[in-house]
Amino acid sequence: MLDDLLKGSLEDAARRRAEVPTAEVERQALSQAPALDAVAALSRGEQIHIIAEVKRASPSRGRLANIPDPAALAKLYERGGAAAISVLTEERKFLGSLDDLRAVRNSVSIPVLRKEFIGEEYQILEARAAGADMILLIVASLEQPLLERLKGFAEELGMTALIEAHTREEFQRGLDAGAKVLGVNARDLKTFEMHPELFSELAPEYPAGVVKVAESAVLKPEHVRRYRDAGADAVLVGEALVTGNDPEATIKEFLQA
Ligand SMILES: O=P(O)(O)OC[C@@H](O)[C@@H](O)c1c[nH]c2ccccc12
Repeated sequence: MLDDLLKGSLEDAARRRAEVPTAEVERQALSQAPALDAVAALSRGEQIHIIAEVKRASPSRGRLANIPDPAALAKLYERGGAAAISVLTEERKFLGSLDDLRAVRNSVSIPVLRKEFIGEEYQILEARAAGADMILLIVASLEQPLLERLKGFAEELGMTALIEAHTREEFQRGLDAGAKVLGVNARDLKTFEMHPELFSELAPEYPAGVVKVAESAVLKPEHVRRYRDAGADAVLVGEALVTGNDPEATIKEFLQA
């Protein structure tokens, strides 16, 4: 599954590259306002931070929400107190797009993450050209040298990589790659199995200064509380926000959990 998602994302990127060559996207990327500091946004103060996700659908959950106006949704997230916004740009299974990312970028002033299956530099240039401050790098789908190269490339553009692990071994590889923001996804993207306890198991192994992110399956305040008590700096929340009827209130509630 994860291999197919990456393959699909790379095919879609190749299609776009045939229309907008690398040099042009690079020019656009370099003409953006500097990327916002995601590490600071996700670790300021003592409280938990929320990365609120714009997500229409997923391979494991199917259709979640229509989201005709991603910019309006992102504004509600920001008003609720989200520290950053994640935008699914994967087109095939998550029904997202770079247009969604651009719309969100232009509507909020907090850091924005491009959530995509990334395997090459072109996709990172596209992210920056669309105004993203962060990109996702999934350890399970990248060999170590590629993971390190892509992280370095994002940093050269002033962006931060959210490096995502689903196992202890992937977590270690993320640290070896020098992750500044390291996420533990409770959902294994290879099997879709849920491991809600994985974050608390790995939390003590984060070195000081690395931002601790718990991802997926945060549906209620008690789930936020559990991750916060285990030491999370931030939680990434999708489904609960796009399927609820008051995302702004839900974020406020989660922040007070
Ligand atoms: O909708 P949820 O269960 O709140 O999950 C959000 C987020 O963690 C999930 O969308 C996610 C985590 N890692 C990913 C990688 C690709 C696509 C999606 C994801």
